[in-house]
Amino acid sequence: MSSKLLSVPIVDLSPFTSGGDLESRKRAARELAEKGHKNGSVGISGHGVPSDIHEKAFQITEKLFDLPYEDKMKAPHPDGYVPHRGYSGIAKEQGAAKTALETDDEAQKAAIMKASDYKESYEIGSEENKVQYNIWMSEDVLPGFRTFMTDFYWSLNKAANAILEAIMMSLDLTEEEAESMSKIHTGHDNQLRLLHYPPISPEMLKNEAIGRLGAHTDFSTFTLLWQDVQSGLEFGDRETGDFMPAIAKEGVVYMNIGDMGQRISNGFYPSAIHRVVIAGKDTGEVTPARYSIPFFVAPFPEGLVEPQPSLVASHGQRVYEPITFAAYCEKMMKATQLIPDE
Ligand SMILES: O=C(O)CCC(=O)C(=O)O
Ligand SMILES: [Fe+2]
Repeated sequence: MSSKLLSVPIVDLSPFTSGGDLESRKRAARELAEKGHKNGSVGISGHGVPSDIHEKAFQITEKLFDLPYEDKMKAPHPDGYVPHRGYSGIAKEQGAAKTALETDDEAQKAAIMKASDYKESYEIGSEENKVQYNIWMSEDVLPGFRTFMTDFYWSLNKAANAILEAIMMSLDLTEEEAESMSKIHTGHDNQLRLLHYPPISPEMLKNEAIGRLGAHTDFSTFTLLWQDVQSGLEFGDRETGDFMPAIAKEGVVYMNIGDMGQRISNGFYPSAIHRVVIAGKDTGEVTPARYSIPFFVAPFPEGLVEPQPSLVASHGQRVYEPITFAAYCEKMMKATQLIPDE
């Protein structure tokens, strides 16, 4: 299959994380533009997050999901979308529901909506976000969890700021535009998500309704995707429609542009289509458990997300209308029926 020939390109962004001079930052930004422009997905080396920190994050994540269900339900994700925090049990979500909206093929739509995600998740945000407030596991159930994850959130945000700077330079934004972009990305509206995909046996696969995570794009400006050794993550190639495996690599975090990044860049960076597949469907063997940690980098809810004027000028047209992140999320939530449309 041709997808075997494709791979997700890797970009070294160390000039942005370890004080590189202007020339080296410009070089890295150019490379990011060249490699990220096609599909909105790249692997990033030189991201600046020390390996012992994300290794520890995976250890704690495993510990969390190993807890008895009753304990995990001591920090439950409330019904509805606000706050989007705390623990959600297996098959609570359908990551591809938004994708189903985008197809006219009724059979495909039905197939997407039939499969629930066989995963459990735990959402964390900034401690200072009073709307999307955190829902913590208590200290006696999982000692140290809150402190570690709070620090981890801000380590990831530091890397995210460096990557945002690289994206802005790669788009050749004016100083004023770059400043307004930094301003709406305060760091307090990001989302740290811990994910566990339990093992899947061939017997379970006979039940057609099991999926890991169907093809979708993220709402974010961009997302950093950490995964353990169990791959399964794939990014779509827009030209061929094939999917490319994002193989777990030492020192590399995958980055995908989200819907806000696509809008800000006036479509220069497409919102990356991605999914998580079940290896056992091809091999007939048990698909092992998988853990992943996406970090969604998002703007302030009321911040206006619009194609940057200098890009509109150089592209000769404005592809997207301005919208706030809050309005965009609400529209999507209603469309996918996660919140009722009165
Ligand atoms: O588990 C993964 O690697 C992907 C997760 C993802 O795409 C999401 O949560 O939006
Ligand atoms: Fe995603």
